[in-house]
Amino acid sequence: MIALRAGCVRLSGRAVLHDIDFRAQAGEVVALCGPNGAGKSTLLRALAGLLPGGVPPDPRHLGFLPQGARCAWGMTVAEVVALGRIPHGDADPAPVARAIAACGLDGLRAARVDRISGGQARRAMLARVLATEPEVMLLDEPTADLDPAAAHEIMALLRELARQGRCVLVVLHALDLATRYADRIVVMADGRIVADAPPADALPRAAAVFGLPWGSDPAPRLLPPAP
Ligand SMILES: Nc1ncnc2c1ncn2[C@@H]1O[C@H](COP(=O)(O)OP(=O)(O)OP(=O)(O)O)[C@@H](O)[C@H]1O
Repeated sequence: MIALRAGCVRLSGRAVLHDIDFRAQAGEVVALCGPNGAGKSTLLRALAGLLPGGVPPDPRHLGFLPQGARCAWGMTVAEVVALGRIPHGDADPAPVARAIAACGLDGLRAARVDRISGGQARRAMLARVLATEPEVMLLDEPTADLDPAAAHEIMALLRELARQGRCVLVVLHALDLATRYADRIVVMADGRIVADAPPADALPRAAAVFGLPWGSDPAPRLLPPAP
């Protein structure tokens, strides 16, 4: 559904992505993990056609949640989520209501987005993307700011959207969430993909990239039970 072949990116004269081969299919949740500065957001922006020289795909088909997306205007949650219908040129209330409900925002429809909590605001920005109902979703840290229960709810929602046939690419720092909900973990380091495999195979590589111990380390026991 979305692919990049031999992708190289230079920003401000500096090579940021090297020789990236990536593809994702309908029905998949793919987690993009790696250290700060590894190139995850740049890869998402490249796929979204947002880098210089890029061609953004039709926004009805591709939804993009930028890292740290916020809305500082005094709009209500419902109004912000309804912005997700702009690519379709309609104000269809049904997908907006579905997105609000799916993100657990029913009780906050009339609240101003600049007067809700950071986690609630993050869910509102995600709901805006969901309201478009795009086939492909590129989500940069949608669970940042969320408490653990909310993060699991959002990941379960993304899993369900993939089951319905969407393609979800999600940048995550939480390896436990990636392990539990992703079909594949793509591990990036220094602008390259260093692993692209199911979680069980990708995790040792991710641990190595982060310089974390693996095997005897207790971290795997902290993972939630498999679904
Ligand atoms: N506009 C830019 N000009 C020059 N270098 C940039 C630019 N944007 C990002 N970079 C560099 O590209 C590299 C990758 O950045 P990117 O934001 O993609 O990393 P990331 O993996 O998403 O990191 P994080 O986990 O901190 O969000 C970093 O070294 C960053 O400094």
